[in-house]
Amino acid sequence: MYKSVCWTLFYRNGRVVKPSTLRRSLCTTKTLSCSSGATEEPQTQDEVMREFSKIPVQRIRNFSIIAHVDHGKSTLADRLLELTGAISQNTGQHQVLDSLQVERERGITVKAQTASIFHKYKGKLYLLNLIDTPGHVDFSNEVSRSLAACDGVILLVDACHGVQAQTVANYHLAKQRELAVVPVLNKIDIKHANPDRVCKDLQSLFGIDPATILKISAKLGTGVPEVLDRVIEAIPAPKVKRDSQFRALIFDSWFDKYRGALNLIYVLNGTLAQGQDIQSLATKKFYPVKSISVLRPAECHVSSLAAGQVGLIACNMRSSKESIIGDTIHLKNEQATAAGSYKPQQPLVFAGVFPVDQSKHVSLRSAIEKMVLNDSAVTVKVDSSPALGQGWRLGFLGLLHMEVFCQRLEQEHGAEPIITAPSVTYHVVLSNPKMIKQSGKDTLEISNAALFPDPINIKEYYEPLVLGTIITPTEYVGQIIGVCVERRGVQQSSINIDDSRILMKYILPLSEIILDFHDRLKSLSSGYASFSYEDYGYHETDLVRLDIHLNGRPVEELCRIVHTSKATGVARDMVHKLKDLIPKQMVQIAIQACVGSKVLARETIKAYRKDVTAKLYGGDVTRRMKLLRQQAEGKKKMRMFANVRVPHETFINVLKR
Ligand SMILES: Nc1nc2c(ncn2[C@@H]2O[C@H](COP(=O)(O)OP(=O)(O)OP(=O)(O)O)[C@@H](O)[C@H]2O)c(=O)[nH]1
Repeated sequence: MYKSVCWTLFYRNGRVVKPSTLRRSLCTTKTLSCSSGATEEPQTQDEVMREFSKIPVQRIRNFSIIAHVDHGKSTLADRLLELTGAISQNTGQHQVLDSLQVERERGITVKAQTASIFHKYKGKLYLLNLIDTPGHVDFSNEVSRSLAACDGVILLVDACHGVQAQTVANYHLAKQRELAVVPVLNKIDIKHANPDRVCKDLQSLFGIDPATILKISAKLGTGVPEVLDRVIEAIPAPKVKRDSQFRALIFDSWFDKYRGALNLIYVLNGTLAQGQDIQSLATKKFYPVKSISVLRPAECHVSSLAAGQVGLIACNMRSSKESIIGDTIHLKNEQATAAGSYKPQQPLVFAGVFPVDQSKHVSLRSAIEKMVLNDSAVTVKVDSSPALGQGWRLGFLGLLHMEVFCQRLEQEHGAEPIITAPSVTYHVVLSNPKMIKQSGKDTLEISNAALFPDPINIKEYYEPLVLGTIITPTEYVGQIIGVCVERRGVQQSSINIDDSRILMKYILPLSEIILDFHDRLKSLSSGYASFSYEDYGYHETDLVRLDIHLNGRPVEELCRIVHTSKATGVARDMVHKLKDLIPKQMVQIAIQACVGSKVLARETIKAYRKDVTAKLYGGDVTRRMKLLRQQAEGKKKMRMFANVRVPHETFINVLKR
């Protein structure tokens, strides 16, 4: 199961204080010991904890590391942990905060991770709560969730690739929340790094003074100690009050099978002690605080938490529905207002999730509940399908988000669900008064193609659009514009960042980008172009429902809503792909893509051909013909009655271009 990791570490004025031993998995009384033997430095867990609770608000800094994908956030976090002695420099561990199996396999961060570190600056001990965030646009919810508990950010930019689309998006996210920005250029060790050019870009795009930009190599550790000092100088202390009623923001949670839902909280006001009763502002339920811990790296119990601090509380929350990210907790029967302005992002892509067979329904439901607790951007609604039975319709922020969620369901909970074709939510305005009366409204929101009404009952169709930002070297502009036009994009603006790179803004239909737009941009531009997007509302369009029939039977899970102009192309593409994806079976399979009763494309998968005449060893030809005729008759019958077996992954793979 996923477990958040929080660390408490020591570091003194440019001098690394290394722990002689770090017991990562245990929280014993000697979790940290300093090789320097300096007397003023805490030596045991008790001393650390005493220091921890004594640190005044003015000596706390809460910050996130934000950047585009692969610009080195997790590597920088590693160096900060090493420098402050949380992990040994000789362990050879990389991206220690990327603790999920899926993160290690894919080499990307999908969950923001918190680490509390101590740093001595000008003779005073500071507590730094650092959050390593994901870079991919599909996990931007993790970034906004993290920023709700921060007063500043380290904006990390790769000195080779320079400012990328997600750098721009994350910078604006930080600015919207009025956070202090510490600009840092990474990877200066690479030969073709061009820090001067990137500094100029940061100045022209965001007005950042080049003199304030730190230049580091997170890989080699060059310049990293200065980053900690700069964080203390540039990021303000949290604006919290210790001498008022307790109030805290839940900004992460996960499930522990013995203790139920655990909540990572950021205390805004007052203090919280073990044994007190807390109340949730959202659900109004109250709970006794069973334990409070600081995670360093294993959980270490503390008796109380004060404003400005981050800690983990266990309070007998049994159901994952009770723990809501962004919720405020306060003391029982006290009045409180909402602590943070964090709201989870609205999902953009929806897909049906069903158990392989209905006996797995309960276990899949519990797995989904636990996963949703850990990923607040996912929405869940009950759904059912004639072929797949009872299941759920889940909402995600993108296709990668969906793939990662399903991979985590399998890896962390042993669930093997069937996932149906992902779709965006369309709005259809009804023309049929009977249907309007039945549904009680004239506009339906459709994210499941199987529920798409008959076109004769529809007056208008609306689809979601996004405003995309693309940053690319100028030599690829022509090809990229070509892809945008092919995907029904309309250019909004285009600015030269410098003489070799361009920033373009495009309005694009969400349905055209969720599947593979990003991959396509990457492959066209040898990996140099980057893309991020934001919501642009609903606009009128023209849609049809494309049905897929296997041997004459419609397969609801494969039907799709497509733009009318794309129907024939998508139909041909889908049947062609299905031909490759569906394995040969005992019967011949006819794959047809239809709009209404009109067949737009067809392919046939031939049946296995068992040699029924093999045992004849020569003999009369009429006997041979008779056996072949009997076989053909049998196959015809089977074709009518046999269920075509469609492998699980087909539902997603058929959509990949
Ligand atoms: N040469 C060099 N490589 C670096 C440096 N910092 C990071 N890298 C490499 O860049 C790659 C990506 O680093 P990560 O730390 O995983 O990047 P990230 O920003 O956390 O990635 P996501 O979380 O997926 O967004 C890894 O292969 C690192 O080894 C550096 O300073 N110099």
